[in-house]
Amino acid sequence: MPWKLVTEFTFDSAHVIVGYDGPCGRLHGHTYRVKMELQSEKLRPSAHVKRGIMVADFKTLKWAKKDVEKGGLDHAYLNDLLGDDTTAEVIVQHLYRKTLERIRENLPEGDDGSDLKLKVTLWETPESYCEYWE
Ligand SMILES: Nc1nc2c(c(=O)[nH]1)N=C([C@H](O)[C@H](O)COP(=O)(O)OP(=O)(O)OP(=O)(O)O)CN2
Ligand SMILES: [Zn+2]
Repeated sequence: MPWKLVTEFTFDSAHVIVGYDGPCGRLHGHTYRVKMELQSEKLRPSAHVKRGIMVADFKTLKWAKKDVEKGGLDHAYLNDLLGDDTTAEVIVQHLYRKTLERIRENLPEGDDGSDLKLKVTLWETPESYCEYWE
């Protein structure tokens, strides 16, 4: 894999882990930190440039930092989007799936993106994080 695109960002959101017997079972918030790592065998065009010079546009990987009213996860109540089980494990899987969807939507015709490998890391607190890849 000759290229690895990496970007990090944060978003602030509230959640409850429904049924959790402890403080996380009460409404509270986190500044979540996200690291996106996308490996690729080749360079591609993006929505903003027609020449094949990018693994993917950084903008495609950073959608979740947008305000929830603009399609991101910032200032969201995560339970409204994901249901009762808003653990780091569930949120990071959601980030992975939605990001891959966006990457695929931006692929040129005839490109199945089979060389792309995405890994997402989500910090719920500065000390605790969860990684997800397939
Ligand atoms: N495997 C998981 N365990 C816990 C999760 C989770 O998503 N996956 N989430 C929580 C809570 O949401 C909590 O807000 C975060 O927990 P924790 O790391 O314990 O945070 P604290 O900073 O409050 O930790 P202390 O060291 O106890 O102060 C819990 N577990
Ligand atoms: Zn929490």
